[in-house]
Amino acid sequence: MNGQDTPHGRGDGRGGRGGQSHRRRNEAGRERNRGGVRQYSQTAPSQRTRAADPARLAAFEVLRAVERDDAYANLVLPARIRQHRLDRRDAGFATELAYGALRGQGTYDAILARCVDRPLERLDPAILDALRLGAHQLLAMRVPAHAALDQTVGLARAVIGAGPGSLVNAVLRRVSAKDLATWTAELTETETDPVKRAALVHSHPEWIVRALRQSLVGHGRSVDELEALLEADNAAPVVNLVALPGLGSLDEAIDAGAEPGELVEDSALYAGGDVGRLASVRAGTVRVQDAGSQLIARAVAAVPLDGSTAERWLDLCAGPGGKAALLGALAARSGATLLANEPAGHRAELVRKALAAVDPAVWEVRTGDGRELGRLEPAGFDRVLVDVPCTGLGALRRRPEARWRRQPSDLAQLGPLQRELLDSAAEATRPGGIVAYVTCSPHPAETTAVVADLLRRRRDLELLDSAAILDAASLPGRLQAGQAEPGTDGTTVQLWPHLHGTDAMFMALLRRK
Ligand SMILES: C[S@@+](CC[C@H](N)C(=O)[O-])C[C@H]1O[C@@H](n2cnc3c(N)ncnc32)[C@H](O)[C@@H]1O
Repeated sequence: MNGQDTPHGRGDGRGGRGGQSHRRRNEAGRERNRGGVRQYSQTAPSQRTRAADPARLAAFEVLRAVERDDAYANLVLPARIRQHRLDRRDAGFATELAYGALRGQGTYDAILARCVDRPLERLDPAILDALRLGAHQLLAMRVPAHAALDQTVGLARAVIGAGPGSLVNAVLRRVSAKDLATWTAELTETETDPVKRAALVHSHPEWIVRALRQSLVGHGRSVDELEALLEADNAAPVVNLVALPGLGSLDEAIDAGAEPGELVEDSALYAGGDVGRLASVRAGTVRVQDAGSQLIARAVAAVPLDGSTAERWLDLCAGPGGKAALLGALAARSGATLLANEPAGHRAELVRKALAAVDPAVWEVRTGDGRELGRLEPAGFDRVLVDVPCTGLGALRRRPEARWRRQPSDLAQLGPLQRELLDSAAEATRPGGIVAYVTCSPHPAETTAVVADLLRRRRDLELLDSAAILDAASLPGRLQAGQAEPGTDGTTVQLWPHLHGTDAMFMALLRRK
């Protein structure tokens, strides 16, 4: 290991600007390794590093927990960062490495399959994870090839064994012989099916590529946007912050380098790393929340209503409490109260924590099945948010492993629950009150089809101009996210990561007659 190859040395490529936007791209816009001509360490493999670099070890442990324990990467990673006492720069490196390797798994596995002399399923899963980490460093990060190779081999030696270390060394040398653009061109040269091509190049399961294509078409957009949508799923999302109205201030975040959000008031974009360093975030008055979710909560609170003075609001599917916290703060300002319902006990506890900064007289958390509430409290609420359990196909960029976990059957299985929850929400709404049906999936089976079914079955609900209401709640005022729904005078709203920089949230606002 030469002096520049130390885990913390600049030769390791952690120059502090490892973010997506700073990576070098080729003419086709694909990321390339910065190394140019490949350089390898002159040291013989057996003499190279045997110690695992803590940042790479943290990333490796995240991949192992995801594969072995079905863990969520975003929950495991912070614990590993703490355990290995990574400083800010190394924490950023571990995050980019773990998330990037998980997101890119589809493409990397296809490349690795050409470099390993046996089917990947027959490899020890730990070796496969080390290879994925090596492939991501070699093909998509600003890590010099020799450092990526030495350090990944060192990791494999230290945590798996000497034999696996040699295998990792041999395979990653083959991987490093070409850059990502050359590899993907090779992988797809005989592939004529555009879905299969897109799946390989953009590392998504084929069924999700198909589902997102249907989603674009179903919401009146062009299939030509598919590539941009898939690419947006692979970009690390910037952390969005919201200052709870009347409670929080973004001053501290702005002083720490956050930029004011352009889509929604009292929001900011924070690229400064661990938000837990901000006292306002620790106090719960400033929260991490996607701008699309912020907009939806604000739109629900802002729809003009006749008839009530002290309004009652209901969040029927509230866990973990992102929208409930914003709704609670908005309710406090307008003299309303909020009931936040969630059936899973541990998630109901998260809702309580999310609401902790809001006056406790304003809100209550109920632990129970939302399908019961329409019957238990008929016509009991002025505003009802029903943010149903869904496939999450609109939030894949936030959950790096989610695309590999979801199954095509999830779409069909969730349909009946989504319909029952929307019915219960409608029952719980008073005449003249509003219901917001919301998903973080753009798939027509979970969005427009559910709303169209409801409007066919029930004559006591009308679709509002949801797009105009969302526009009014947003800063630019013209999101162009609306879609006219046949047979109604109203519109639904579909936000997109590649167009609006938000999760692909759907919203339909309905008024009970
Ligand atoms: C998409 S999440 C809601 C996100 C939340 N509104 C937020 O902004 O943080 C859906 C929630 O619905 C809950 N859920 C599942 N089955 C439910 C049911 N039968 N009744 C009410 N909620 C349910 C899930 O546990 C999950 O917490």
